[in-house]
Amino acid sequence: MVMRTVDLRSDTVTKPTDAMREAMSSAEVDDDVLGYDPTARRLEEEMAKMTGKEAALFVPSGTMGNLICVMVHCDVRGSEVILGDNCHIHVYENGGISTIGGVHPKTIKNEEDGTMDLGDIEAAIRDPKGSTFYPSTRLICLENTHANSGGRCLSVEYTDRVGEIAKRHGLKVHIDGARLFNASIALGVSVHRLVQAADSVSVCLSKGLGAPIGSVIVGSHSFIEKAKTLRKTLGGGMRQIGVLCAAALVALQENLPKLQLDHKKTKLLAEGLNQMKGIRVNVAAVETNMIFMDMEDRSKLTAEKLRKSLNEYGILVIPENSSRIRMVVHHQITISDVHYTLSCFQQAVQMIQEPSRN
Ligand SMILES: Cc1ncc(COP(=O)(O)O)c(C=O)c1O
Ligand SMILES: C[C@@H](O)[C@H](N)C(=O)O
Repeated sequence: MVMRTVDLRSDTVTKPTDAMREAMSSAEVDDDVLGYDPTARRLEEEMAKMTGKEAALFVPSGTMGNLICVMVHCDVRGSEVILGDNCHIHVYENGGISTIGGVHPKTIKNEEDGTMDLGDIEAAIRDPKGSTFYPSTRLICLENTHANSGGRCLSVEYTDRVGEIAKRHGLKVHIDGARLFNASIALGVSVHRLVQAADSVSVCLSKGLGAPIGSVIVGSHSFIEKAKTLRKTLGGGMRQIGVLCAAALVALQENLPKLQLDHKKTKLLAEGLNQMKGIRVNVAAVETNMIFMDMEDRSKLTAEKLRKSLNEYGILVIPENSSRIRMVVHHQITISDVHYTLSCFQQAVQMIQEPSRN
């Protein structure tokens, strides 16, 4: 019998709070295509200020935010972008930068901490003298935090070094900052300092911040003007978006201060899991709100068996592969949920590993 639901599938699963719903229902709105929606304008101004960029633009999703940014930077046919082989843009966005954007990806191995080796980045930059044969490198993409490395943070020093390489070669830098606020809180570095070297950033409102929908992209005035046209081309120009932006403004106010506690709850969960027989978690690598949990004895304990068993307790998780489960903590997971999850995990693992004992 399910006692409660603890949804650890992602930080995209949060429901709008009452304050968000109230703000949505009373939002001041107007047509954001024919002119501008006043609440959207307020959110965009706030995000530009927080990131230290000239301008900002609300977009329906992080995927569209990344696609628009890559396409604006790589607006010449034959362009190439350097990005991680395990980054979200390359793995989870249906290859949109190529299929829609016509941009060629040049992947570099993502290290365990989410970075790409600086030497490999510089070596991957095409020699302009070879343009008869090669695509032309125009952009380097980073991801902070890096989801597929378990929410690891890219340091400001690393980001600045990538920026120096880009400047040296006349390239631009885009940061997929879906969880940028998580990185800022975990590193103790302001958001605008963290992205200082970037020409564009895409920030999700609908992840750790807990807004129901949307992302914001930031950059120079001219960049955002081009991005606005491309957003319309891609069907992302929406009308009274103040309804959505009002919730995002509440999320910035209410949930940004909660990210630190999200990280503490994540660490508590990771440490508890790591003490269980047959489970392994690299606790030192848990820097923000994500946990990768590995099974040691894969003959008995598989991710799918554990997922199914946990589901019966109301614990929702997503297997990364046959022997790894990802869990993502968010502001609607309580400390009590963490303790409940640990006790359910203990029972589920034991039942799978030693069925005769039960
Ligand atoms: C690192 C990262 N970038 C981009 C996205 C895309 O955001 P959306 O789901 O809003 O398209 C996600 C996940 O959703 C993500 O984890
Ligand atoms: C799966 C991925 O697209 C999503 N961003 C998540 O982290 O849940």
